Parts: sequence; C-alpha cells; structure tokens
Amino acid sequence: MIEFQGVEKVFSGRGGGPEVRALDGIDLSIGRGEIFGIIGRSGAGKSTLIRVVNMLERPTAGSVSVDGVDMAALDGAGLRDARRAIGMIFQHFNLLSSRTVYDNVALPLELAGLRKSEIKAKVEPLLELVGLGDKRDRYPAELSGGQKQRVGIARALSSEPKVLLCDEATSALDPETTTSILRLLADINAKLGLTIVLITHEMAVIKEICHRVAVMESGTIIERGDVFDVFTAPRHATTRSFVSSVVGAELPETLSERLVAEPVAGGNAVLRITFKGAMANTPIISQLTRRFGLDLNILHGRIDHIQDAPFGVLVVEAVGAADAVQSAISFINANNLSVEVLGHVPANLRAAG
Ligand SMILES: Nc1ncnc2c1ncn2[C@@H]1O[C@H](COP(=O)(O)OP(=O)(O)OP(=O)(O)O)[C@@H](O)[C@H]1O
Repeated sequence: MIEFQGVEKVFSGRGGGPEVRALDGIDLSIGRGEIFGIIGRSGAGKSTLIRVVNMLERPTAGSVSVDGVDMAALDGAGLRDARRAIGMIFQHFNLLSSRTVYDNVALPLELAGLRKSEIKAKVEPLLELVGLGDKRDRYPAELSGGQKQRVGIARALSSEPKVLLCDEATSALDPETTTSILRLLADINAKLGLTIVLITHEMAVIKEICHRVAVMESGTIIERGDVFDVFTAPRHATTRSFVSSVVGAELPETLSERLVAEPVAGGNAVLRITFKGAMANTPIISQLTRRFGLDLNILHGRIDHIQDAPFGVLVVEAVGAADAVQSAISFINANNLSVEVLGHVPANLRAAG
C-alpha cells in the first residue's frame, strides 16, 4: 500500500547551521489494512517519514508511492486528489476553535464542494462511529482531549481515505484516554480495512494495536518486524531499551547490582527464562525441580500479553550442582523456551535481600 524506496530528506540547516539528514535511505513496505507503528527517540526522523507520505515534506531522493501512485510525481490537482485518500491526525488535534464539532468534521467536505445534504449524510454516521453523536453542536473548547481527538479522527475519515497517518496522536492524552483512542483506531482498522501508520515514542502504544513496527534512529530504520517478534527478541540496543520498559525485562536494581559474571564459590547461577506464545503454558519450574533436583528461587517475573499471545519472563536463582544446572539449561532450550545465564550470586540471595 505504501512503498518507500531509498528515501532521503536533507534539510538545509536552520539559521545557517549544518544541514540535517532527517531520512537516510529508507526502504519500507507497508501492507494494505496493516496497523504499522514507527517508533524512535526525539529527532530520529519519525515525523519527517510520515510527512513524506502525503508530500507535506518532499524527499530529496528516492520515491514514495501510495496505492501504486508515485506521490513525488504529482502536483496541483493530482496531489490534492491523492491527499484526499490519505487522512491525518495530529498530537494537538488541529481543530478550528470557531467551528462546532459537526462543522469541523464537515470542513474537508465543504472544501471539496459537496452539497449540504451530502455532507450531512457523511458527517452524522462518522460522529456516531467515533462516539460523539451527542456532541455535534459543541465547540472544541468544551471538549476533553480524547473527545477532541475523536473529532480529529472523524474529520480525517470524512473524505473516505485508504490510509490514516497518526502523528503522535495520543501523546497529549492520559493513559486511559490513550487506550480508548487506540481501541477506536483498531476498531476503524477492522471495520473499514483502513491502513494505519502511526508514529510514537511510546512502546506501549505499539504493543496495544500495531501489527508490525519499525524502530528508527538517526534517519534510518534499525529494526523492523512483527510486534510480537520485536518485543520478545529485540536485537538492537535501542529497541531493547524501548521494549524493556514495557515487558519488564529489566532487572530490579537490588538484584542486578549483586550479580557477578563468574561463578561464586558456594553461590548459585541466576537464569532468565523467557516464555512465548503456547510455550508460556509449560510447567517448567516443577519439571526442573523434579528432573534435575534443583531448587529454584523466583527472584523476578512478569507475564504479559502482546496481541493476545502470552509472553513471560522469569528470573530464578538455581540452587543445585553445576552439572544439574547445565542439564536444566539444555532441557529448557530443547523445550523451545529461551534461557540466559544472567550471572551468579552468593548463596541465599533472597535472605540477604
Ligand atoms: N524543517 C526543518 N528544517 C531543518 N531541520 C529539520 C526540519 N524538520 C525536522 N528537522 C530535523 O530533522 C531531524 C528529524 O526530525 P523529525 O521531526 O522528523 O524527528 P522526530 O523523530 O519526529 O522527532 P520528535 O519526536 O521530536 O518530533 C531533527 O534533527 C530535526 O531537527
């Protein structure tokens, strides 16, 4: 649906400063009907990437096509038509304060020259869809942030786009309102088959609704894949730091500061066992205890769901003979779970903690 090929965007420096390479050779393909997330730290190039889709920024090299149309080749009427098929919502909603909810949603249709009756036939169902049927005559100042974003979404949908671009659409909202807006977007994606591209700096947003994700750094994509795969096996250090805040893969400080790399005389190994999908239901602790005679002290753990698939991390202190611990590690690996020796601790870590 959206193809980026070798896309570059170089800005001439602000105030005579050095030029900025905001996008540096982006190749990316976003499928029809996908919810695709782009995450990165401030300045990574996310906004620029989303804005080249509808040519709010023109790439300095490479091409962007939407539904087979080369966007950079368009201008004037052709670009206006193509943009009608690409809705956009913004962090600060960009509503007109002097217009009611109804009139904000109607605006793109008025600009396209539709008759009043045609506009009404489109706007009213959209207000119902976003849950604002009873707020049609209110002004933006009378609405909460979440309601304002619902107006933004209805307005973006008014021209029946094939693609919806979301530029940090939930960053100004509290966590509960964020969840309700993300649910609405997922609902729209399912009902209308709309392709949604969203940019965010919060991994929780990606985890909530995206099917695939790309991680950006310094104008490039450093990692991409299915959300479940990226969350459960992040490869790049930046991705790992984004993911760890959500899936609890980070160790509590009280534990990490006691770990040492080499075995300690009379001490024990600390293992991190990762459970994914169907494997999350394996009764691994009792099996390790029975088969290898190990005592396992649970030091840290979390079970989460990513797109309805379970994912868990369990950190245990394995108390037992070194060869029994090695056999247990082989057994865990053979059962399609993953295990990592995080380090070693003196005996009785829990008692000491
Ligand atoms: N119009 C512009 N002129 C000059 N430099 C720009 C312009 N727009 C963006 N940049 C620079 O391009 C780089 C990428 O910016 P961009 O806004 O795409 O990043 P971002 O990942 O969206 O960051 P944020 O989350 O802070 O919005 C930054 O270094 C930024 O300063």
